[in-house]
Amino acid sequence: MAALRILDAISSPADLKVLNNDELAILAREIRQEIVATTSVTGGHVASSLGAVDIIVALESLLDMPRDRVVFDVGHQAYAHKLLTGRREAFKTLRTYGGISGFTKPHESPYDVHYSGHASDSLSIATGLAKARQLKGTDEKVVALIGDASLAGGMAFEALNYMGNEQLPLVVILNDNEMSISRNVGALMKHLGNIRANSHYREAREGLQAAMEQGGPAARGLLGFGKNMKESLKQMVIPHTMIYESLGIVCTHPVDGHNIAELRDILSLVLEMDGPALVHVVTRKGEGYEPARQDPERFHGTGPYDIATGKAVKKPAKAPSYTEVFGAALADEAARDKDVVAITAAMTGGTGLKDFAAEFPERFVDVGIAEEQAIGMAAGLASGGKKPVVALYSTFMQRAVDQLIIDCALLDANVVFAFDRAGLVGDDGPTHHGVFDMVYSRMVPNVRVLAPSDEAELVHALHTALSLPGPVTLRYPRGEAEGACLPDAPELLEVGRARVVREGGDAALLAFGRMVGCARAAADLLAAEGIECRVVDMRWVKPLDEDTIAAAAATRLVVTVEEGVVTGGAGQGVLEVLARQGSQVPAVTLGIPDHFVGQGPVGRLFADLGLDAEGIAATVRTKLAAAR
Ligand SMILES: Cc1ncc(C[n+]2csc(CCOP(=O)(O)OP(=O)(O)O)c2C)c(N)n1
Ligand SMILES: CC(=O)[C@@H](O)[C@H](O)COP(=O)(O)O
Ligand SMILES: [Mg+2]
Repeated sequence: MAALRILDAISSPADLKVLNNDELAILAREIRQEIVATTSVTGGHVASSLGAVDIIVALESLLDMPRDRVVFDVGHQAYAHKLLTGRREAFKTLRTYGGISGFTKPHESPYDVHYSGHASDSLSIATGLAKARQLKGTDEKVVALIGDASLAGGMAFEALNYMGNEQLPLVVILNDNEMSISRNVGALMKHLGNIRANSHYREAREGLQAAMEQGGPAARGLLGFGKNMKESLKQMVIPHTMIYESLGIVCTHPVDGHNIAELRDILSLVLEMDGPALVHVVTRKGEGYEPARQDPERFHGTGPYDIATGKAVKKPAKAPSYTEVFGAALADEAARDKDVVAITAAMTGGTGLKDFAAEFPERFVDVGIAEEQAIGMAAGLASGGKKPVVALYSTFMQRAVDQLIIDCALLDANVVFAFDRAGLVGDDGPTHHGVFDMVYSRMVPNVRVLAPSDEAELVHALHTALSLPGPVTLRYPRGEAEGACLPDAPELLEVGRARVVREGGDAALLAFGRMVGCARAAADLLAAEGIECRVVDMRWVKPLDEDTIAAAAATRLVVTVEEGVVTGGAGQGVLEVLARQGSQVPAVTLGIPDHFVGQGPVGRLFADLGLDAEGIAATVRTKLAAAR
């Protein structure tokens, strides 16, 4: 019979109250085993979640949840929190279709504060909660858990600036593992490194003990904290003072983030403070599972894997990923043109730029989790005569729409925006689907927008974008490409010219990006029923090919198909052109409807949305029948 686990008796954080430090440490081990057992099947953010287990166990053992609020930055480290807050059984469905989210999600649990997924927002949300607490006159605790890389994001800095000034009662736990997805970058990272290098855990712990002994538990209860607590913490201050001290935030010495007793000691102190405090916790990404410790970057976000070896379990790919093709094509462009500079925001591997970074280190920039900085800097580089290519995930680019409009488009700056993960991304779900970029690109004057339909088209699109003056965005999806033959040399695409990939007179399917493949497959299905569809690879979302649209209007039905929101999307652009041309042809726009799309395999999501071949064919059949 399997030994009973402590974890099996935990249905909420209240159950942690009866456990001592040793039992909590055993629980942390069990949680790690559960995380590995589940993610080996489902995939997930393994290394970050393993690294944060002890912090979460220690913290939640001290809180009165869900009254006390914990805001998880990105939320990719919150698996232990899920397991402690009534989702032990549901955890097996992590990131699956209809299953629980890989991030915190208030609709999933009252213990989750916000829809996490995008970095650096937790401190702002915590300031709002702390302000609400002040306004209500209540005393619930507010805590934000944020990683060292996310702390460098602009939004986090803005929140620190505010909380220090307002002296808001909240605790920031900085989970410092020296890692972003890859190695962390930036001056703040160096600052944290100096602090770690100059501190000595043992001395710091002795200082903490002395402070606690001086005050004693009863004294702590009476002190009113604030000032006295600051004095206590100052006894542990180390030669390199944390920069946030000067903003009015009390900062602790680095604490061992895998020592539950030490974590509980320091957290119980700061939780009683009436102003902002930052607890500097040092952890190791992947702690407790050797393959993740050895290769935290691969285990940052992984698919299923073999527990014994850590090796990925996946089917062999039939084609390279769009990301790989983009990375190689950009390196080729850089080899031809010394002015090409690549910029990414903490996604070097994710955007396929590792080889570029190795080959052209002086022309490669990783700004960290700082999308606004990436675009602002690109505008400056363009003004300085360079040809910046900013490679970001479509969803994270949402942060920097203002920089696209004001810093790039108004100036007509020569900046190429490569939007990776454009469209549905699968298991990460609604926070990560890249479904808005066609709208926010299309709406801005001076911006041209390309949506290549396969990897060969992507190579041409990048080459074309680099040859054009002014800002150009191009978008391509996550994962395996279509298996198209890659060109020996890239070609220049005619601006605003689509290409017909199949002839037919009954209906015209005007498709954008990889939806061209789905439209072609739909046309094949319909042809078997005697319905002939013209299929057009629109190539350009802006400018649209008005001649091709006029020709499409000569059929009995126009259907646009895009992998983005229909509201304000490419299809609506086509409708505007048809209206201007005075066309009476029935027209339908297919794409992401006006609701957030959940997580799951992309094929399954397409089917749900009527964007797969059967769905598109069904729309054509129904609409043609109605038009008769
Ligand atoms: C705005 C935004 N940009 C980029 C990302 C992608 N991303 C997710 S986690 C991560 C690294 C986070 O590092 P850190 O905050 O130190 O947490 P750790 O994983 O090390 O625990 C990045 C870059 C994101 N989620 N949001
Ligand atoms: C948490 C986060 O934002 C990233 O780790 C993201 O999940 C990466 O997605 P990809 O797997 O598509 O690179
Ligand atoms: Mg980190």
